[in-house]
Amino acid sequence: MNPSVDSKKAVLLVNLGTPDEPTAPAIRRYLKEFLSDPRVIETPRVIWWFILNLIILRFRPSKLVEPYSGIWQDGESPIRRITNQQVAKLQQRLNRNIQTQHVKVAAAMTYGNPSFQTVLKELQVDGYDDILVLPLYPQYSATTTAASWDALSRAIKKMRNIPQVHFIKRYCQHPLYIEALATTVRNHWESTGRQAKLFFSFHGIPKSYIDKGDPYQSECITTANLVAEALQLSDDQWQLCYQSRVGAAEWLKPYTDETMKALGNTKLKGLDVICPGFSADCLETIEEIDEENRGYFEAAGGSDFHYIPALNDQDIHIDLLEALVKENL
Ligand SMILES: C=CC1=C(C)c2cc3[nH]c(cc4nc(cc5[nH]c(cc1n2)c(C)c5CCC(=O)O)C(CCC(=O)O)=C4C)c(C)c3C=C
Ligand SMILES: [Fe+2]
Ligand SMILES: [Fe+2]
Repeated sequence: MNPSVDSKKAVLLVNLGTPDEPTAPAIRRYLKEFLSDPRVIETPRVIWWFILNLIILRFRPSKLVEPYSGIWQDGESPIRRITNQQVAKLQQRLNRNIQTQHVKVAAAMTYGNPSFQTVLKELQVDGYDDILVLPLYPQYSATTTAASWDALSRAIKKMRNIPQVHFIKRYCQHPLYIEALATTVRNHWESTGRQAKLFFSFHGIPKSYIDKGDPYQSECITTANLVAEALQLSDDQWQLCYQSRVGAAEWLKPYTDETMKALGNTKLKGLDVICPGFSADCLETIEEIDEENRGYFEAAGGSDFHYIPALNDQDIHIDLLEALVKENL
């Protein structure tokens, strides 16, 4: 007898990860895994071990309890809740189409839960042997996309019968991504009025990573230019900046916090801020942009700060994810 080999297809949406609960021990566990990754921190390991274990993991977890507690909703971190909504909505979409009706959608996080190891095992038990991995980072960076590739390969290394794997590296200039961002901005303008200037705030990374060949910055610039073009913005109507700097080294500039303070000082009336690199709202958008940076802007004298939420589980975002699946399955 000649047994046939059938492969069932699955799509794996990937995001960065988040603590399991807003408590110091859970935040410490998450930060330890995240900040031990040499893709994220390139400082020589021995030096970094001391900084991480003796300074960061002692003090930062307790400092983050309050901001994480403030964004926690219905017992869940927003990034995990929104990722699960994206899974459910994409699954519904794929079920509707004859070509994709049997494709299963699942999610994994690079750090924390659900891990690649757990999800790949579950998919294998259910017979899914052909997996399209879609990291929800529109702009490629070694610190995020390559880190998710590493986490995936570590999980695969533990398997005897490995799945067929396809991996989407980036979608920073995909027409449906640009359109989804432009539509989100237009909808925001329609509902709350259009402000004087639109800011694109991307997560920063150390400048030295770019100097060594990480293409992230040029991909952020590409996205921002295309969205500005789609919205027919003139050069003085928009600006790009980079948020979330950690430590003393130089990161990508201009820094979002310094920019917000400087704009506040000009007593600017009206600012829209969008974070196109975040496919789901999380600590870095809800707390850092909409609370902390809003505070810098207003304290310096600015007014009418508007944060435009991430694409999250909006239908136009699911249109993009569905297209990426169809183009790559
Ligand atoms: C210190 C180095 C860091 C680099 C480099 C970095 C790059 C990077 N991160 C994201 C997306 C997210 N980061 C998030 C949280 C977060 N990031 C860092 C550090 C680096 N990120 C830390 C220490 C933390 C934890 C919170 C804090 O201490 O401030 C999150 C949010 C997770 C959540 O739980 O809500 C996301 C998402 C990108 C896209 C990126 C490079 C392109
Ligand atoms: Fe980060
Ligand atoms: Fe607005």
